[in-house]
Amino acid sequence: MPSNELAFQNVGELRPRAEKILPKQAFGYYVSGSESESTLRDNEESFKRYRLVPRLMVDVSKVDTTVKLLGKEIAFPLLVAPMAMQRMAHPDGELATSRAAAAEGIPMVQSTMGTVELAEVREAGAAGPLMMFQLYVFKERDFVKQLIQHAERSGYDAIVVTVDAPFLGKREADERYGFKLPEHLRLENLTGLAEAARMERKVHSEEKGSGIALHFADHIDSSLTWDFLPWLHTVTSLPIFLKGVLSPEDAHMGVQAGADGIIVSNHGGRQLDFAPAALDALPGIAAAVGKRVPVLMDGGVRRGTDIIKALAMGADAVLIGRPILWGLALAGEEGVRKVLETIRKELRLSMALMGCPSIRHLHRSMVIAPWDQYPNARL
Ligand SMILES: Cc1cc2nc3c(=O)[nH]c(=O)nc-3n(C[C@H](O)[C@H](O)[C@H](O)COP(=O)(O)O)c2cc1C
Ligand SMILES: CC(C)CC(=O)C(=O)O
Repeated sequence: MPSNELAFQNVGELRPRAEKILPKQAFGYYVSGSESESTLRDNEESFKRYRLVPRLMVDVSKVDTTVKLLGKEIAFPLLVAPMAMQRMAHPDGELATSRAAAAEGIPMVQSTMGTVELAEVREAGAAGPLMMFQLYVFKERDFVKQLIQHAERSGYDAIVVTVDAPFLGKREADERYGFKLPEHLRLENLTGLAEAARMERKVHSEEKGSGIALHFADHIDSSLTWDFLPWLHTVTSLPIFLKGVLSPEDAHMGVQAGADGIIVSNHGGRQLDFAPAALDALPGIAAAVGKRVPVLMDGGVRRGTDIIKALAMGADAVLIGRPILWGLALAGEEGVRKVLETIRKELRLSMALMGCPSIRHLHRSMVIAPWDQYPNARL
């Protein structure tokens, strides 16, 4: 019998349960979007605007959900999105998430702002298909170089550069509750930063407002331009994904500048409010990229059918954020595993109901977007 924490039908049930057990500062930081949270809401809403058209009389007695990413087979087209400070949710934090992703056969993206050191997180996920390291670029470029090279030596398979955060969005819950990293936790990857001591003081500080936004404003390099990508290729041989792309033009420029993958994302509605839902931005970006590099997306993925919609609209895989934190808060590694398993089972069943025995059977014609006509309207 599953314990109570693991008894849920779908991942949408988890947020109110996590709210009951997490301290309000931590829950507020995890759950919130920026400003009026219009983009945050639209991420989930957008998926409800798209309809699925099943094809019939196809042999779906066997359904294969696997895909290849960077040459590795993954159990289904989902990755765990980079999320900072996971030990606020559970003492095992990023270690539990990494083990769970590996056990479920999917990649995890580890945040620069982890509360477990990146090599330990990589080690915990050693049984998995692949892991990526998410990079925030600090003003101190030598430190950035060391961080990337340490990630490469530790066995990460790709670098994900987050390009939508020259500053942190205005998250009002963090301001309201004066968000600080709890005293017993550290941003473990940043201990080598020359000003680490000062920065640690800031994330823990008594200054008013969000400690993390203050720290970000002090240390993140907000002067980045496209020439950063050629520089990055000189310090690492790993493939480089750009995370936070929302326009076809930027996707194109990113690929021209040397990106090996594009992640369509509005950072879970936490950066620019009123940015488009990632799903709405996806088709134009997929067209601009034109299969030159993989296109991933995140924001609002909560169901197996959400994965189907994103893939049919041009994504090669999707990432999931907050439900992982809720599963982690409720039951550590087992909670994260149950979240991933629930979505994988939904995906498998919905693929069968769509007449798709494998991922390559998913096709644009099976999704009706808000701007499409229903197929029979043309008869
Ligand atoms: C609590 C939290 C922390 C996050 N930390 C990072 C981070 O460190 N780096 C990053 O690139 N994105 C970060 N993100 C954004 C996620 O990677 C992802 O884009 C977003 O959460 C996906 O939307 P979803 O939560 O609706 O699934 C964070 C998101 C949340 C909710
Ligand atoms: C520590 C933060 C900079 C991590 C982040 O990207 C976020 O909170 O959205």
